[in-house]
Amino acid sequence: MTAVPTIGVLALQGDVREHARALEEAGARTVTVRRPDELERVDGLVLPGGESTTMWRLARSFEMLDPLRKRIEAGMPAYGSCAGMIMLADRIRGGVAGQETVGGIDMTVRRNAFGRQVDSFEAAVPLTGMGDTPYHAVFIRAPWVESVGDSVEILGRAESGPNAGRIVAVRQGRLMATAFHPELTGDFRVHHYFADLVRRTTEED
Ligand SMILES: NC(=O)CC[C@H](N)C(=O)O
Repeated sequence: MTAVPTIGVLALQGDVREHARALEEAGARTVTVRRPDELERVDGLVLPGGESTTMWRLARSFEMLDPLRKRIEAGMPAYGSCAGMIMLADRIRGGVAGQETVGGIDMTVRRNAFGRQVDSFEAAVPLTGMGDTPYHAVFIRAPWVESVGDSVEILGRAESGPNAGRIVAVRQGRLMATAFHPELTGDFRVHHYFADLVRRTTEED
């Protein structure tokens, strides 16, 4: 019998409940994470969409930035969606003064990249390792990935829409990120992929 992994959802700000539901659909047990002791107990972590400046400020005042960095350095799987993608980026552009990230993925991410005139839009995104049909992706004031280091695998680029060709899904080892919101569409392939990654990790470690 395969063990059921416990996946935390960082619950400082953002669409926590939607991710928890999607992870449960993908066969994971979920808990919310706000404090370092709660972080210690999870096998993997989702950083949800929301507002990265608020998430960063709250992470700082809850003294979560260093614990998050340490667990990620120690190999905890993590998946960031939209604002969560910004949080996992080693470098950001368009942040507010002093804005820090947790980091972990060797990439440069531009906040609010798609511009005012296309605040929200949908696009088809074929995703490596997640089935043959392109993912119907919802973008909300989304970032995009401007550049990645050699160890980052590009999982998806927007295939249609106003910014076709942009990198919108990546993976580096046990870390992954999407610029879009797979928790909102009822197609939980991304959450299944992440839950499988966490499950395999718990078997390896
Ligand atoms: N939907 C989202 O998560 C938007 C991200 C937001 N624009 C930010 O910079 O944090």
